[in-house]
Amino acid sequence: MQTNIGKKAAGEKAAEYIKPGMTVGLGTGSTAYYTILRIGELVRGGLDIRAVATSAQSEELAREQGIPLVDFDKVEKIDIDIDGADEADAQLQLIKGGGGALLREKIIAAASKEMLVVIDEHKLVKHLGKFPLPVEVVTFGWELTFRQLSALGAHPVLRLKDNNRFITDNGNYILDCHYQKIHNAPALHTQLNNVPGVVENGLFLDYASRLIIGHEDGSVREITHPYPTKTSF
Ligand SMILES: O=C(CO)[C@H](O)[C@H](O)COP(=O)(O)O
Repeated sequence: MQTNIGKKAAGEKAAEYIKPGMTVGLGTGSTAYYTILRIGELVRGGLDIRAVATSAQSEELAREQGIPLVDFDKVEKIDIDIDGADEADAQLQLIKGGGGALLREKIIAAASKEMLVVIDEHKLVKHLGKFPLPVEVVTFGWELTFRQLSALGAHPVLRLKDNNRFITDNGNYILDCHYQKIHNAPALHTQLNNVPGVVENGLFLDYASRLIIGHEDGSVREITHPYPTKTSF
């Protein structure tokens, strides 16, 4: 049986990289949840940081935890962004957006000096693509965007929540694209973002600098990427 031990171990470990005075990006999801709880403990213990949230959900949690929040538009750079992923490979390429927050997550990752990714061991894969790739699309003309993605072999499915269309924090829809195996992630990334109506897709290529993998026994393993190019060093 899968437990949350790996997620908790990875999420909490990541908080060790936060230093006083930092501006921190708070990720979204059930693994980043543990990072936010740990940061809350550290803040209540006197750690002086400020944070920017990648979703309304994480913002609410951070507020509950007493973590000082700052508006993204008031921030010049983020020192460290800590976020989860739906899949990661050993080169630290990611699929994100299972929680529907991929657009803000990517904007904040791109504004960060470092992106730490927290996952449990089940999300480390040889090839990206088994997890359906989330693609955020504008609601206007979304059926046409859907058809164009279908024609490109994406096998899109409109994401629903409680039988209604899932709406992102940005007022958009998500089309989950079923590839099974992604062969050329950079080419796919460009192809998807070139479709009119697509706002962003969940491939995070060369963003992550450190992958923190939590195991069922509570241990963690880390893999680093020496030169991620998409974060703003
Ligand atoms: O990209 C995300 C949200 O948009 C999450 O980071 C991703 O879905 C992983 O979530 P979890 O830790 O709950 O499995």
